[in-house]
Formats: sequence, C-alpha cells, structure tokens
Amino acid sequence: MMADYTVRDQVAVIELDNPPVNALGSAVRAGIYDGIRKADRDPNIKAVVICGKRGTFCAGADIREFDGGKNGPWITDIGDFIDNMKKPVVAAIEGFALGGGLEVALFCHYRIALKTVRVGQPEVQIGLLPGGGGTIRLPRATGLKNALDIITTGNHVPAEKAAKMGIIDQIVTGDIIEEGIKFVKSKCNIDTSLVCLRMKTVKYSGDLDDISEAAMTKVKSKFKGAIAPIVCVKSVINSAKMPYEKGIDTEKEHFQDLRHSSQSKAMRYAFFAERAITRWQLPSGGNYKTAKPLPVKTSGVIGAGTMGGGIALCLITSGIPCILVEQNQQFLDKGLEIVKAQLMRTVQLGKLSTEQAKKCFTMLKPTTNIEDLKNVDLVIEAVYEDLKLKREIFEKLDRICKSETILCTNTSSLHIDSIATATKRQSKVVGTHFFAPSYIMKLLENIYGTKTSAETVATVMKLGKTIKKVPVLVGSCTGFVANRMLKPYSEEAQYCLEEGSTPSIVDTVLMDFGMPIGNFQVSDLSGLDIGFRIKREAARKAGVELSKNSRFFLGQRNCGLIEKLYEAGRMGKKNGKGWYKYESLNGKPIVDPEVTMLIEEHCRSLGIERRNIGSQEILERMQYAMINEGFKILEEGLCTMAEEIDVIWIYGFSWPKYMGGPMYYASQIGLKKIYEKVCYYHKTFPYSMHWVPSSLLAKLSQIDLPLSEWGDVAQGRKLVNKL
Ligand SMILES: CC/C=C\CC(=O)SCCNC(=O)CCNC(=O)[C@H](O)C(C)(C)COP(=O)(O)OP(=O)(O)OC[C@H]1O[C@@H](n2cnc3c(N)ncnc32)[C@H](O)[C@@H]1OP(=O)(O)O
Repeated sequence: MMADYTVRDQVAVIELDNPPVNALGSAVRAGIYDGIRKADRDPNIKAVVICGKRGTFCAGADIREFDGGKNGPWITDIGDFIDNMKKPVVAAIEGFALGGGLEVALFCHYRIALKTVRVGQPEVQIGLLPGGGGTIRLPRATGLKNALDIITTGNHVPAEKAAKMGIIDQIVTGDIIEEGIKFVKSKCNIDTSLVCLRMKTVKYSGDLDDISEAAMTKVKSKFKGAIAPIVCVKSVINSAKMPYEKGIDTEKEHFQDLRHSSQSKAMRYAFFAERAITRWQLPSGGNYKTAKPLPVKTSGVIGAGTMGGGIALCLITSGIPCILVEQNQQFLDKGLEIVKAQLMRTVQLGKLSTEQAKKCFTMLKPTTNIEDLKNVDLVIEAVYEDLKLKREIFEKLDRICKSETILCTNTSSLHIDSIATATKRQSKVVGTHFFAPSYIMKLLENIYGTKTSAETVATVMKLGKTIKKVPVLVGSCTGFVANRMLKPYSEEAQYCLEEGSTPSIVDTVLMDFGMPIGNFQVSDLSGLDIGFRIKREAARKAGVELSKNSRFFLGQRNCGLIEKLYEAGRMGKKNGKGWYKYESLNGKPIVDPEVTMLIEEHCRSLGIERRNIGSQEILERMQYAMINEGFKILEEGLCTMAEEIDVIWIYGFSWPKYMGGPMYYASQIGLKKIYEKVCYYHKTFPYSMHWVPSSLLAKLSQIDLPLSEWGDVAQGRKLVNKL
C-alpha cells in the first residue's frame, strides 16, 4: 500500500507515500481508504491525521493513470466514508495540496497547514475538472466566487490566503505530524457533522444565473476554444443549484467526459513534454544529470531597448541584481522609462506590490560604461541583430569580464559560433533567445555552440527557471528552431494571399484553429520593416537585387508583397497601417480595401490567377510546411526530442495547449497523411524548398511509433528494422 499507517498517542497517522509528489494513484487511494476504515474500527484510536511523506501532502491524481482504466476506490468513496465518521480527521499539509490532494483534504473534517503551503485545483490546466468532489465541496468551504476563480484558473493559493478564504482552518509552525496530532486531539469532543463540508450550504451573493453567465463569458474570452473551463463553471454552479449527491454524481460524469476528450489528452501530453525537455543533453555527451550550474548572483544586460529592458526586468523581479548598459545617456534614460512603465503595469495587475516594485528597481544599476560589467556572473547581450556589432561587444566583454563570467547573446538568428569566436572563452558563450515582449513571453530558447560547455548550458537552463521562463535547449542554425519553423509557416501565408486569399481570411482560419492571433496581425505587431530588412539583408549578403516584381528570390519562390507594402509606407501597427489599418495604437485590426487592391494589382501585374482557397488548404499549407521543417530539425539533431519543438510553439508562439503542439498535432493526424500531403505540395510548388520532404518524416510515415521515440530514431538511438 502506498500510504503508511502508524499509531501515535491513540491517533492514527496515514502518510501518503508515492514519490516524488505523492500522486493519488489507485494504490495510494486504496491505502488511504483502508487506513481510515482500520482507524474507525479500532476502539483505541480517537482521531486520524492524513499527511504526506517527503515534505509534501499530495499533487493530485496520478495523471499517468488517466490513460488507462485503473481501479480502486475513487476519492469520493474515501470522502463518503470520512463524512460518516465520528472520529475527527485532519489533513496536515506541507508542500502542496493540489487537485485530488486538495479534494482529499476537503473531505477531512479539518485542514491545518504550514505557512509555505500552496493549495489549488489545477485540473483545468490539463483539460479536466476536479473530479473528486472539488467543484462541489470547495464552494462550500470558501463560497462560490472564490471557488469559481480557483477552479477556472487553476492558480495556486498560498496558505495564508487560503486560511482567509476558509479553506485552511489553522496555519501552524513546526513538525506537521506533531501539530496534526495536537490539533485533532483537541477536536475529539466536537460533533464531526458540525464541521463536515457536505452539510454546509454554498455562499454567494446575487442571482445564480447572472453569476453563471458572467463566469461563462469570462472563461470563454480568457481561454478561447478550451472546453474544460466551461465545464468547470457548470459544475461549480451545480454546487449551489443541486443537492450535494446529485452535484457529485454530475461532476463525476463531467470528469469522465473530459478525461476522454482530445483536448485533455493533448494537455496531459504537454504537461509531461514540459518536464521531459528538462532532461537535456549535448551531442558532446554532457547532460542535465552530470553538469552543475554555476551560481548567478549578479548579472548584466547590454542594450536597453524593448528587448534588453524586458530581460533586465525578468532578472530584477526574480531577485538577480542587474547592470543595464547602453551606449549613451539618452538611450539609457529611454530604456529606464520602458522598465519603469512595465513595472508599473505589473503593480496595476496586482502581480507586485508598490513596495516590491520599488525594491526591484533598486536592483537595476544603469550605466553607459561597459567596464562596469567586470565582476558580474553572467551578461546577456541584447543589441540589434548585427553580427559585426555583436562580435565587437563579445570581444570587449571577453577582455573586461572575470574569467568565470558566462556570456549570452540574445540573437534570434545568428550562429552562436559566429559570435563565440570573437572571444577566447567559447565554452562560456551561449545563446539565450527571448521572445517579444521579453518580460511576458515564457519561452527561452537556449542555444549551444560547438564549444559551449555543459556547465554553461546547465547555468542558463537553471537561470531560465529562476526567471520563470520555460527554457528549451536547441542546437545552432539560422533562425534556430522557433524562427526556422516560423519561416515556412509565414511564407505559405503570403503565398495564399497572392493565390487568392486575404489577410483577414488567413488570420481567421488560424484563430478558429485556436491561435490567439493571426499571422498577419503578428506581422503588423512586429513591424513590416523588420521582414523587409531581413529580406534586404539576405539579398545584400547574396549579392543580388531584391526585386518586388520577381517571383523568384535566391532560387526559390518569392512573394514581393512585403516589399510593396513597405514601399507604400505601411510599417504595421506602429504607424496605423500594415496588412490591416488601425485607428489607434491599441486599436483592433480593420480590413483595409487599399491592401486588397494592392494584392490584386500585385497578382495582375505578375499574371497570377486568383482562386478561392478553402480554410483547410490554408491551414494545411501553413502547418504542414512548418511540421515538415520540424522533422528536418529533429533529423539534423538540433532538437533531441519532438517534445522540445512542441514546447517551443506553445510558449513562443502561443500554439493552443489543447492541441498539444505541432508535432503532437501531426501525430494525431497521422504521419502517413502528413507525408503524402507534403509530397503533393512539393509537386505542386516545386520552387519552395520547404516542401522538400524530410527523410525522417518519410521514414516515420511507414511505421507506427509514438512521438516520444521520434527523436531516438532520428539520432540512431533506436534502430527500426523496417527502415
Ligand atoms: C481522481 C480525479 C481527481 C482529481 C484530478 C487530479 O487531481 S488531476 C492532477 C491535478 N494536479 C496537478 O495538475 C498537479 C501537477 N503537478 C504540478 O503542478 C507540479 O508537478 C508540482 C506539484 C507543482 C511540483 O512542481 P515541481 O516543479 O517541483 O516538480 P515537477 O513538476 O518537475 O514534478 C516532479 C515530477 O513529478 C511528476 N508529477 C507531478 N505531479 C504529478 C501528478 N499529479 N501525477 C503524476 N506525476 C506527477 C512530474 O511529471 C515530474 O516527474 P517527471 O518524471 O520529471 O515527469
């Protein structure tokens, strides 16, 4: 049994014991169930303490069991038994009480917790609802409003706040088991039915239908396309609408429906993918197990633009002092204004108090003297994308900084070696690619160069976690993984325009799929001048002319629309016109007939016949081209597992988690179909290199292998006979 039963001073102590987080697998549930029945039967036992081993109570149901049909008592069976017990039962909580863990605690007559505890119902984040009575009992403990908030967001609640909300009865200090025993013995003479949550009514103010409607509207706009938040609202509202038993039975039905839904399966995949990618390894053999991160107690950022300012903010809000360097006082002052404004916004959103924000700001040391970086542990260079400039900076940093300092470059496309070779410490040079806006976006693409050491990688992977990002390790190539995959995706969007579609049709198709924002809206946000400059630079390097009227560029298909929009002075949102027009800086995109005319004229002048392109074709061309690129990336060993690509798209480009990421999506469609379509488009559009089928995709399309093994096949760790 995975729950220990001991007796101390006439109190039965049931300790959940399932490493690492005491997940409530069927054996653990059986252990608790047997334990409480044994305690109830034994006349020498006066009370029960339920707690967890290894410093944590319980992180909820065992998510891995949801794919199978494991048996054993359900959480509500445990709960029904406790509800009828005369002997008091207390949940003595340390660490976490999440999901089913909190539900078990809510079935206990009392809950005590250490101050450091966090409780919550995070099921919605894996496409579920609390299926062990949580939607029916939490509202009885804390009222409808709080329960709706906790259950629909999945956010963790710190112990003291939970105590104020009525979820925790007492905050304690010291040994949690001793405290539990002391507490529960003081309750032996109290009638347990008086404290049993089943007997309580749900508190709320106002009209129940109005509350339900408001909550529905909120979750539908906040979690667009996701089913679980809607079902969570329904079930929590049921707690006030239905008798207790009916509410519990209905919750169970909802839980089973969600558990089998494609959205929850994808989100459960994403949960484990996010953890799998922390087990990184370098081609040289270094890996997460053997490499030790160096401490980062002080840091520096070069470049106080929007990117650099945002990175500095990430560091100081995580408690890492930062020296922010700019080339002159005017740029520095401007950068500081950006940091201040973002800090203010954080205060307005309630994420930091004014005091905390002030304290953070004192950790920022602005300077125009790069020499001030000499003693910091780590520097992140965030100047604009110019190899010559970056090399100059790295050469200087190498001279100035102490020998242990790690030098990071926030490049979005340049090879790490091309920058690292400007130094004599290539093992300490690494790419740290942040995504705009750098303070908000969670992805941190860490890129190793040929000589980057495992210790350096370990340091930036740990730093990523410290500054609350999701760090993913990738190899170096033009654009790395994120932007390399984005390229064919965006190019296909533009080709669809010249073949007959419009920016708003393409964007609507993407948003209907679940993307929060369309391709052309993103392009307007970043600025069309960026796309134009990248192309102009590529042309310059190749020594050719960039011609807006040529259908070919560098031997490949070309769409000159960006050049034409740029020439027409359409820079994107910043000047109110790009692929769309905007009435203000915060305004919504409005379809602009001028752009429609410009596209039509472009087609006329080049003799491109326009046709109706269906949404399926738009989606397929954008996604399959990018998925094919993903397989090439795996094939080249730039990622070691397909999960890395999915996490990059979820956190870098807000791919809907309930679709699991592009590689997971491909696995659901079937690689055979994807491969056939890639071949078809390759034949149809022979001048787009991105349609050349990946040989790994070709191989994998012939066999049925789980996604978790694709990386192994790519790198020869798994040999498949048929291949
Ligand atoms: C019966 C129906 C009733 C209820 C439904 C549920 O309860 S659904 C589950 C609800 N609970 C959760 O969603 C919590 C998930 N876990 C977490 O959020 C974090 O793991 C946690 C507890 C905050 C700890 O975070 P930390 O960063 O410290 O560790 P990490 O996330 O890396 O996890 C460590 C390993 O534990 C595995 N794990 C965590 N939770 C579960 C779980 N509920 N079931 C199964 N496994 C879990 C996690 O995968 C890590 O292992 P690894 O081998 O690295 O994958």
